[in-house]
Amino acid sequence: MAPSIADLPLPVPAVTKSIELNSWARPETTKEELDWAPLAEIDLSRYDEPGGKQELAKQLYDAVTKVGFWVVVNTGIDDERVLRQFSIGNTFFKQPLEEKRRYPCNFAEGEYFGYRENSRWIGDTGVKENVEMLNIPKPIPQLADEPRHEIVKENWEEIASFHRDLHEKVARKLFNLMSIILELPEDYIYNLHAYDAKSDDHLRYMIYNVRTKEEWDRAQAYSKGGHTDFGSLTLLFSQHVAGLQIRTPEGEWKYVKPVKGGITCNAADTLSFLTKGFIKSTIHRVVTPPADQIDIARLGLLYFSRPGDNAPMKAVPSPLLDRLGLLTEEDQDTEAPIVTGTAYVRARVKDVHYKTVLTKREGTSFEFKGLKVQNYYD
Ligand SMILES: O=C(O)CCC(=O)C(=O)O
Ligand SMILES: [Fe+2]
Repeated sequence: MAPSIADLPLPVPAVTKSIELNSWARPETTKEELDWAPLAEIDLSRYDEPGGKQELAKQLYDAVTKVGFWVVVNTGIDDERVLRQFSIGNTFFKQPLEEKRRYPCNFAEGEYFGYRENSRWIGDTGVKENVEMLNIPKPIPQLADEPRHEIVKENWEEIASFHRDLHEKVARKLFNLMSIILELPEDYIYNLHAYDAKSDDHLRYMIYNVRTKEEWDRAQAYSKGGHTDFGSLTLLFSQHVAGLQIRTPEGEWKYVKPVKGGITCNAADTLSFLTKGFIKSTIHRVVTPPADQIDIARLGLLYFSRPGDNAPMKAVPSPLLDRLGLLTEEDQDTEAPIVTGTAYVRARVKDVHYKTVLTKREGTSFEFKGLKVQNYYD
């Protein structure tokens, strides 16, 4: 007798998806006239043209040495893929707290992979942080055992290819342009951040949950949160809810304007250490959104690149830095003890995040094995 339909084996999909994605679209930009920072735009479609890299390196020079923030356009990463990542993030943050809490960041060890909850009090203000985030490690064999939330597992192939493309099509090119500026072999800076080597790089979904103006103001009166980023390079997908400000070389705070199809980039502390302060780690903060956006959750998609286990935190042997008189005898001593990128970054993450109440950091600094940064900027 022929088998009935009920007896036939069902086709088994590769991954059974149980979490439906809440699709997300960019909110309208603010109608308020804000004081926007003028940022250089680096057109990465020119990277492979003859002489293109040299031209882009010239354009990037001022951005990395004076401003510290710039925008890249024509990266070759389709907006459709970007919006899918925002949608995954958006869906994750709407999941029950028990699910989000399944894999928390292990701040006791300075580890930043996993979920960061918005549970910490801001000093004695009676207001809590409104930021939640999920940090996803690189999809490389050395990090395959890092735990993954269900939504990350279900969308792993898509997340992994986005993660890799972001590094390959954007971060790698920027690191190479920096090597050109520094007159180093073209892959020198990249190799300190190589994708296939173990590091605390992560793709981040981040949300500033809605809170009242009164709560924003109370939190901001306590501390406006001016800071520099811990690693080497931060990539920030176009963020329509205004709030991010940078401090200009003249000491003024200016807003970062979203650029359609663009990614805002900033250099951070470890890149500044590696270049003896030549590359600028720019001070920035996120302030109360304008009145016409205060009721919109500020969803973010970012990539943070950090020097890894194999990257010595030692000044790079750049002929340019040498001519500028930035390299000391100690920098050129090959026997001197060195700390790795991962060890530095973890010490910094632990110092900032391993606490239940966020306290004022004005006038304080952080130092690890001779690498020193200020904790707070007005
Ligand atoms: O959300 C933003 O626009 C920037 C966030 C930021 O500065 C950070 O996470 O370090
Ligand atoms: Fe930051």
